[in-house]
Amino acid sequence: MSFDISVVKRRGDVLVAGNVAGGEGVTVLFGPSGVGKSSVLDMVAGLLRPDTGHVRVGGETLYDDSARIDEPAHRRRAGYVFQDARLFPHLRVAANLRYGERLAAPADRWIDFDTVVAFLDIERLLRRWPATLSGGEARRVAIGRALLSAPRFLLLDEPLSFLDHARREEIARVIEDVRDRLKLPILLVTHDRTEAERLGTRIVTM
Ligand SMILES: Nc1ncnc2c1ncn2[C@@H]1O[C@H](COP(=O)(O)OP(=O)(O)OP(=O)(O)O)[C@@H](O)[C@H]1O
Repeated sequence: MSFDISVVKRRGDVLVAGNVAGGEGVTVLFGPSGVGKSSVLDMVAGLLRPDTGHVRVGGETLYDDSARIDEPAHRRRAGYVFQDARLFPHLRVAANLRYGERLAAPADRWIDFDTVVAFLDIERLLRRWPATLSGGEARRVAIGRALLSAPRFLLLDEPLSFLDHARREEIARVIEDVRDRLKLPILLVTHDRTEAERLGTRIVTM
């Protein structure tokens, strides 16, 4: 499964240009704040329409302005983990996870609830409210919700930001596990070079 992305989008005064060619593992989009990394993830997810370009994942065209293809977000099968987790505050952890599961067509599901809970070691969090979670716990739950939506690939926006050293290490290991055990292709955004070098199978600089 590979990423073949070439998108251009004007955002205010900034011209965002993202070009990514990458296969298995973790493809890191690396660059300074404001260059447009999150905008590229949004364009891959189908949350932001490029001015021009194409987005192909695993040979499937999700967006191509010249061919007039623009798959809606819910059909792209991207598991998007936002920088701020964006858990639903009015749902307990278990219900947040079930929400992800309900997004997936039953035939597409490749991992079940109990496996995700064990994989991420979040059993003890299931009855908690999002507001009571630490940053690292919330990020685990957000990754779990994304995995349960039966994604073909993951989009991770600054997954280690705002965490202390020990929590960064834990989430880095979770990402390595998703890469190595679940073999899910990942497009990961970061402005941190150490993080890029640790997690990236390849690094694309913006
Ligand atoms: N709705 C908007 N209207 C105008 N400009 C915007 C809008 N959203 C983002 N921008 C601008 O587009 C540029 C790219 O933003 P984006 O968040 O994609 O960058 P980034 O590289 O992910 O930065 P960061 O690491 O700080 O999140 C920034 O200069 C930002 O100010």
